[in-house]
Amino acid sequence: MTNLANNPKLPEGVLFDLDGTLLNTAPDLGAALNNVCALYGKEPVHESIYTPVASHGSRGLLKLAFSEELQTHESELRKAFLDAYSNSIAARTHVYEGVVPLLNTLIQARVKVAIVTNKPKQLTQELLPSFPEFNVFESVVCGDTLSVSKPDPAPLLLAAEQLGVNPKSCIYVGDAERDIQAGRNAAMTTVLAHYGYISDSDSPADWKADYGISTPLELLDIIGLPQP
Ligand SMILES: O=C(O)COP(=O)(O)O
Repeated sequence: MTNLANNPKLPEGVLFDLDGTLLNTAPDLGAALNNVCALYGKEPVHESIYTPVASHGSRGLLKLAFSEELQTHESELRKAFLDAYSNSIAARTHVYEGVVPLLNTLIQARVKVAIVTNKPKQLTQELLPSFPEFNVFESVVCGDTLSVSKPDPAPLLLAAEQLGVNPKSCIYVGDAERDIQAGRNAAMTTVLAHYGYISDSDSPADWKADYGISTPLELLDIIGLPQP
């Protein structure tokens, strides 16, 4: 039997973005946005509008309904959004199909895994306990873990350090331009998750990811591991 752990093509580590890559968080993020809309007498934002923006954090989402108010009332609006999101952070959020067998296969092959998200630490810590299948991650770096966040490479390099792996032998998987920029800036192999939050106005071909996947399990084809 082939010993997967001795496969010379295997990366030492695979680092994942969270929103739009491991978890479909858009339903709860959109609900929080619409909660704030109701609070301020605005029309709700349709799912087809907020879903492609779900990787862009609270500011990106609030901009959909509060483009003018955001200039003068950003901290108030942001607090209302974060309170609403925190109150219902894992109501409809779910793991993308294929993520759990993908993680199991990587762990079996002794590839280390980490999360590098721009989500603030407090929200990440509130969200992750709802997903015990994510206990396999040996490093979780958040948007405010360091003073810089993606597209800066530092959070990715910190995750590689915490995993004890060479960044040049790491893959970063994400669904946003900043993810691919961060991965390239960190000299990692980059993989664009096309199943995540990419809007019609985005030009993902220009982001120059090394690879693209349309399902999580396709990552195994790139790495050279058999799909379970
Ligand atoms: O919440 C955000 O700012 C985006 O989070 P992500 O980096 O996991 O996509």
